[in-house]
Amino acid sequence: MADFSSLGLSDWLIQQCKQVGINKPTEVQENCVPAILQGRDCMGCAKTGSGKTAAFVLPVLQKLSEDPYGIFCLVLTPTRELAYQISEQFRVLGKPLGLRECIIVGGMDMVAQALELSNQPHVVVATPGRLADHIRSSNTFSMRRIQFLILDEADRLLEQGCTDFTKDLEVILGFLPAKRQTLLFSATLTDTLQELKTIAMNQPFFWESKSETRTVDELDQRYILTAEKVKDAYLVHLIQKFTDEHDDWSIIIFTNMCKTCQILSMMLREFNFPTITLHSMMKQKQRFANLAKFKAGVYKVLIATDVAARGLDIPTVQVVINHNTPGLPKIYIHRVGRTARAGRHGVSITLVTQYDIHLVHSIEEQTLNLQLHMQEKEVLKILTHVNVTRRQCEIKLESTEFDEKKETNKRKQMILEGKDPELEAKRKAELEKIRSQKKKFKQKIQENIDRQRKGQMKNKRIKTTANCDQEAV
Ligand SMILES: Nc1ncnc2c1ncn2[C@@H]1O[C@H](COP(=O)(O)OP(=O)(O)OP(=O)(O)O)[C@@H](O)[C@H]1O
Repeated sequence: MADFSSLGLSDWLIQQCKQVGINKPTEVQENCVPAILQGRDCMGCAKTGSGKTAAFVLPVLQKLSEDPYGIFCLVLTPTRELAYQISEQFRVLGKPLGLRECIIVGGMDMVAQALELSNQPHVVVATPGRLADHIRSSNTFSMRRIQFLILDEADRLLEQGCTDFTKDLEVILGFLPAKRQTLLFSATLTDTLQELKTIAMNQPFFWESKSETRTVDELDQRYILTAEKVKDAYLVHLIQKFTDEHDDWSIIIFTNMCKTCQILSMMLREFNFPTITLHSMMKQKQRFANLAKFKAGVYKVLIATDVAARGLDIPTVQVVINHNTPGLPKIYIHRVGRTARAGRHGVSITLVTQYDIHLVHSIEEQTLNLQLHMQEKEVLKILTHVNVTRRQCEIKLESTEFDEKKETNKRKQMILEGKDPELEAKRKAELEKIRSQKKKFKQKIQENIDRQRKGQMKNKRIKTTANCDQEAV
C-alpha cells in the first residue's frame, strides 16, 4: 500500500494527518488524490466510512498552499450538519495554512454569512439552497476564480427527492467559472453517473471500489421479521438488551417521519433510555445542539429521519436500527453506514413488518442481510406496556406540541422557499406597523376633510340665509 508522500502530498500535510490519526491512505485516497493533484476532474465512489472526505480535502489543501487566495474552493453538500463536519476536516487539516473557511447553510443568520463571504474565505462549504439565495440577493462576493467545485454526496444533490436541489444548482453553476476542477464523491454514485458526467465534463477520472456488496465487511447486518403491532416492543427489547450487554455504547434509530421520531423519543424516555432527536422540523440551533450532545455521549440514543442518513461520522455508534425498512437500497446503504466506519465493527438491525417484505428483498440483492431470531416470549412480555406508553405519548404530542409543530412547519416552508423566517417575521411586523400608521393617517385626513366640509356647509348655510335676508329686504 502507498503512503501519503508517494501520493504527492507535502510533509506539513502528512504531519497534520498524523496528528489526527490518519497515517496510511485508504483505497479511495490512494486512487483519487494523485488524479486530483494532476489537475483532473474526479468521481470517487467508495463505501461509507472509507475516508472520501480526506480524499478531496487533502489535495485541495495541497493546491491551496501552493497558490493561496479566496475563494479557492466550494464544497456543496445536501445537509447542514454535513456542511459543519466537512468544514471541520478542512479546519483541522488546514490549520498550518491559517485556513479561513466559511459555512453557508439555511436556518442560520444570513447577514453574518454575507459578511463572511465578502471576506473571501479560502473554502466555502454550503448547502445549495442558502448559497443560491446569497448569489441571487448579493453582489458583494465573487466565485469567478474558484479552482475547485466539490459535490459531496453528489448523487443526492442531483436526484429530485423531497428536497430538490436542481434549480439552486443551476444558479450556483452559472456563478462559477467553466474552467475549474470538479470533484464528485458518494458511496452510491453509479445510479446517477450520466447526470454527474455533465457536471464533471473534462473526461473525469472515475474510481469505484470493487466489491460484491455495497456495504463494508465489518458490518453485521440483520433483520427481524415482526408484526407491525409488535415492532415497538422489539425496539424497546433490542435497546434494553444492548444496554445490558455493553458499557460504552450509542445507537442511531432511523424512522421515516419527523412525528414518528418525536413519538419514539418520548416513548423511549418513558423507559428511561437517554434519547434525543434529529429531524427537519426542529430549529437548526436545536439540531446542532442535539447532535453535539449525542456525539459527546450525553445522550446514547439518537432518533433521526434520513436527514442524518448520509455522511455523519460518529465513531462511537455501534448499532443502527431501522425502525422502518427503507424503500430504496441506496437509503439503506447510507443509513447502516453510520456504523462500522473506518475499519470498526458495527451492527445494523432492520425491523421488517408484513408490509415491507418486498423492500427487504431489493435491499438483500445488494447487501448481505441475515435474519435475526429473537426470543419472542421476552418481547411479548412488554408488548402491552410498550403499546400503551406509545399511545399515551401520541396523545401528549397532539395536545401539547401541535401549535408549535404548525409554527415550525411554517418556518420550514419559508426556508424551503428561500426565505429567512426571522426576517419574514420582522418584515411582517414592520408591514403591520406601517399599515396601522397609514390607517391612522387616513383617519386623521378623513376627520380633517369632514371637519372642513362641516365648516363649509355651515358657511354656505349662513351665506344662503344672508342672501335670503337680502332678497327679502
Ligand atoms: N487514511 C485514513 N486512516 C484512518 N482513518 C481515516 C483515514 N481517512 C479518513 N479517516 C477517518 O475515517 C472516518 C470516515 O471518513 P469519512 O467521513 O470521510 O468517510 P466517507 O467515506 O465520507 O463516508 P460516508 O460515505 O458515510 O460519507 C473519519 O473519522 C476520518 O477521520
